[in-house]
Amino acid sequence: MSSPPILADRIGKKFSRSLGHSLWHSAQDLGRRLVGRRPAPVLRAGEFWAVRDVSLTVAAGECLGLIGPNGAGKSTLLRMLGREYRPDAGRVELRGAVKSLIRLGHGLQPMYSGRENVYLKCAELGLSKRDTDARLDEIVAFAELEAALERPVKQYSDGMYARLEFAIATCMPIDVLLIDEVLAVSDVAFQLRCLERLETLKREGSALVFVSHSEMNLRQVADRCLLLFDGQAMAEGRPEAVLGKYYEAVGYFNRDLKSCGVLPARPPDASAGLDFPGPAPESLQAVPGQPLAFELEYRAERNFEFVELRLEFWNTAGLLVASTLAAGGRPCLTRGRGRFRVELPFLGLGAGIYDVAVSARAGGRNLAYKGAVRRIQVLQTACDRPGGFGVIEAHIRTAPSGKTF
Ligand SMILES: Nc1ncnc2c1ncn2[C@@H]1O[C@H](COP(=O)(O)OP(=O)(O)OP(=O)(O)O)[C@@H](O)[C@H]1O
Repeated sequence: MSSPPILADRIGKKFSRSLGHSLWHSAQDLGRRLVGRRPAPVLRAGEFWAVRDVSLTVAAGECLGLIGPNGAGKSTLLRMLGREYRPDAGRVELRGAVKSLIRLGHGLQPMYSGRENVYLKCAELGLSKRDTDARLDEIVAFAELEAALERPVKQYSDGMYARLEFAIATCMPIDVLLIDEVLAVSDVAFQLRCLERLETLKREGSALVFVSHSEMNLRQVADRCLLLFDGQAMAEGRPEAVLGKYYEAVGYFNRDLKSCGVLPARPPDASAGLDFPGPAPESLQAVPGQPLAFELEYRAERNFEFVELRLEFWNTAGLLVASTLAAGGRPCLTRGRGRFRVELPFLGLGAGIYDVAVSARAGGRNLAYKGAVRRIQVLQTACDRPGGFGVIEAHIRTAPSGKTF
C-alpha cells in the first residue's frame, strides 16, 4: 500500500523566548547539522516546545482541520508540514506537489499588478504562459477582481490579497494543500465559494490540512480535526466531537452568549410552583434521524392539570433551532416529586451541540422554564451528512411515468 500524501511522525519544534538565546541555539544546531546530527533533543536555556510529539496522516481526498487556541502551535505545525520549518524531532513525509497558503500575501509581489502576479505564481506552479492564458479569466472571475486586475497588489485590501492567492493556488489539481486561516479575512460569500472549491479539490484527490477558527468552515470541509493545546495533540476525530472537546476545554459552554439580532433570546429560568431540579447537565451523544429519549424530574408544590411540557433545542450561537410538539394528551403532574419521559422517535436536528430547555404551561400561563436540563451533541455520521439546522423525515416512493404511487 502506498504511503499517504501527508505523514508526520512524532514531530516537534522548539523556539527560544529571547533573540540572544535564539541566535546562540541556532548556531549550535547548525554546527550539529553540519556534522550530520539533529538538534539537541532536550530544551536548553530559554527554549520551549511550540509543537511537541505530534503525529498525523492525511489520505488523498481527505481534509484534516487543525484547531486550538491562539499560540497552540497550529501554524508552526503547518509550516513543518510545508517544509518551511525543519522539525527538531520526528519526521515529515509528503508525497506529490505541495502548495502552502500560510501567510497572507506572502507569495505575491506587491509592486506587480494582479495580472502579473497571476502569471508569476502560475509559472511557479509549473504552468506555461499558454496554460495560464487559458486559466486567467477563471482565476480572476473566481477572485472577483476584474476591476482591480491592473492595479499593483500593494494597493489591495487583505481580503483582495486572500482572494487572489486562493484563486491562483487552487486553479489546478494539487496533491497537498496547506491552508492557514487565509479565509478569515474574506467575506462570507467568498468563503462559501472557497469551501466549494476545497470540496472539489478533495474529490480530485488532494490531501488538505486546514487551520481555522471557524466552526462553519471546519464542519463544511474537514473530515477529521486535530485539537492542539500548548503544542500537543489533545484530541483527534470527527469534527463535531473534537470541536465539542475544544469548547468544553475553554469553558465556552459555561458562557452566556448573546443571541443574534432580533431572534428570541432564551428566557430566564422561572418557576411558579413547579420546577425541574437536577444537577448540571451532562453531554449526551445523539445521531440525526435516530430515536432519542429524555427522562426528567419535576418538583410540584401542588397538583397541576393538563400541563403542556415542551422541550426546546438551543444551539451554541443562542438560536432556538427546534421545539417539541407533544402528540397525545397533556399530562397531570401530582404534588411532590415525580418524573416524566419525553420520547422523540426521529431526532430532527442537524449535527451540532444543543442545550435542551424545558418549559411547562397550563391554562395559558407559564408555570416553569429551565434553560439547560440536558446538553446533546448531535453527531454527523460519516456516510450520511444532512446539511442545515434541521433534518426532516422523508418517505420516498417511485413509480413509472403515468402510474400512480
Ligand atoms: N519564530 C518564532 N520564534 C519564537 N516563538 C515563536 C515563533 N513562531 C511561533 N512562536 C511561538 O510558538 C507558539 C505557537 O505559535 P503558532 O503561531 O504556531 O500558534 P497558532 O496556534 O498558529 O496561533 P494563532 O491561532 O494565534 O495563529 C507561540 O507561543 C508563539 O509565540
